[in-house]
Amino acid sequence: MGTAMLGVAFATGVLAGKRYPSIFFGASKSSKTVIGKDSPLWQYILDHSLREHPLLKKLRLLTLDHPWGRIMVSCDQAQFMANLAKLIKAKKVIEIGVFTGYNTLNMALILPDNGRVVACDINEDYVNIGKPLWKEAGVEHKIDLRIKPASETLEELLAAGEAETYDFAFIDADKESSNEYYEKCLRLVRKGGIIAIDNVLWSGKVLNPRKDDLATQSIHLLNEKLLRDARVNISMIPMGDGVTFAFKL
Ligand SMILES: C[S@@+](CC[C@H](N)C(=O)[O-])C[C@H]1O[C@@H](n2cnc3c(N)ncnc32)[C@H](O)[C@@H]1O
Repeated sequence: MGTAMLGVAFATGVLAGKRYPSIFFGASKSSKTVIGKDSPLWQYILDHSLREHPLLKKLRLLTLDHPWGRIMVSCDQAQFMANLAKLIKAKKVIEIGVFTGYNTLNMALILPDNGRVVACDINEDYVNIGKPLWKEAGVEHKIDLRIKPASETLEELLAAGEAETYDFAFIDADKESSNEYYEKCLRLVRKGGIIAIDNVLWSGKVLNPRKDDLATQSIHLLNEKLLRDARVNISMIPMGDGVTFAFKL
């Protein structure tokens, strides 16, 4: 699949081929996790750690019915991110790639009443699936939804003088742009803030990135850059499809 296709494909909901073709352990055709979602270990993890808000569960089940439901963030990963955000007393969060809004809701739920999630996506149809649940949860007022390319929204935040004011950013949209999103988020996030970058293992494709696979190339290059990036401390975690946490120094 051509890289330019990803954004278009997300926008239209029409994708040829499989986006998350395989997993490392366990057997699952559609899993976005390194431990297959058919694996008993996956179930064990959820049974022994997931404390999901009832409306998050409702949105997760609703999203799983969607043809592209499998691109939703992994629920254990979302919970971990919420715990990190709480730990650093986050008030301002950026979500790049909303889809049906599972993680947007997840973050809005843990933010104080005057907290804000700037939620970036290009596809309003996806977002509209989850929006009623944001309202039902009583957190709609904390969500600032921007339907336009995320790079534009990030530029707008910078132009509005919001550099160094965000606490947490989650990068989970078109993978070819992750480096650009990372650089902009690094300017927007304060020292001690956290940037989480999703899909850093890309179903294992990073082990052998094909030259014509720009998404995998972009992910791999960013992974290599992050290893040497003195502006942050990092941890790459085999959770979901792999997530790197960059802690701004
Ligand atoms: C993997 S999904 C996000 C999942 C979401 N974080 C969650 O909690 O389930 C990727 C999303 O990125 C969006 N997207 C793709 N290209 C984009 C762009 N250039 N700007 C903003 N959003 C984009 C797609 O429409 C899609 O909804």
